[in-house]
Amino acid sequence: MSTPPLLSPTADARAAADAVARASGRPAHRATLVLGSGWSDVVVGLADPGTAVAIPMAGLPGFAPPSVAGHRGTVTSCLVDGVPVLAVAGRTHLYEGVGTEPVVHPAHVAAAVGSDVLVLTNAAGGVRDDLTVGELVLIRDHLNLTGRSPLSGPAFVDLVDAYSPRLRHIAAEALRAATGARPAEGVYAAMPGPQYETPAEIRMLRTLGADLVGMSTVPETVAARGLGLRVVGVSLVTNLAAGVTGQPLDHAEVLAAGTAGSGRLSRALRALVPAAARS
Ligand SMILES: O=P(O)(O)O[C@@H]1C[C@H](O)[C@@H](CO)O1
Ligand SMILES: Nc1nc2[nH]cnc2c(=O)[nH]1
Repeated sequence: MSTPPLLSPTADARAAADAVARASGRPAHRATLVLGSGWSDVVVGLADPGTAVAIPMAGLPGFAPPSVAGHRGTVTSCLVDGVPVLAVAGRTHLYEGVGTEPVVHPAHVAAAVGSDVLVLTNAAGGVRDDLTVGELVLIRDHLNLTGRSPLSGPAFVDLVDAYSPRLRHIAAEALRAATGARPAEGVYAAMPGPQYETPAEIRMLRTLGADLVGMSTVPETVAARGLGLRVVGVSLVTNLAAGVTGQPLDHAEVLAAGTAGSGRLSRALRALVPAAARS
């Protein structure tokens, strides 16, 4: 028998879920999708025609309007191949300095709307030598180098297989069918940010076993596992990590990589999300 979740959705998450149900007419959403920097455009191609209901975050309890470029600030209820999905385009990051609750609010809302699958996407730097810009990588495990946890008190959440092996298999098959390429898997290292890494820090991360580096995702995963959600994470390699090319890094480059691949990202998620929800 599976143990009950250690966490319950916050009151704000339950209120946001009620607002989503009223606005969309959908009492539940089987999967919730969080879109990272540069992923926002995929919502257009993700939904079954005529099924998308976009709700501004400003009207939903617990959501802070995003302050980072490339995050749209809408929560969209839609059907994806007939499966009710909630797509959150606009994440809050630890580096925005508003605490952990807004950062993990989408995970709590996911639980409150009845999702048992949380799909997390992000823009990441490629640390492992064989990764290329534009590549989609399934997150196998993570290194939490933020120094923070969204949990407090004796919430001893287990993180073995935090990124569901079964969902990773399903996602790999879906991405291979949708894009023609079987995705790599990798370890995602979450740094506090907002600064990018130094070349020496990237060498350190490589030594620690990181394949990808970013500034998000990990807090959401920790909260999601505490809430009893199954998690699958997908990184878009938007740049090679600091020091690999010697070129400076900037957020515009990160967003451009997302925009350039938005058609492929939509196709990938249209295959991945319903398959994960049905598993
Ligand atoms: O929200 P994600 O993690 O996709 O955004 C990444 C991390 C920083 O917020 C930003 C840096 O360019 O991209
Ligand atoms: N920390 C970090 N986050 C990113 N998001 C996109 N690229 C990067 C990167 O190189 N480093």
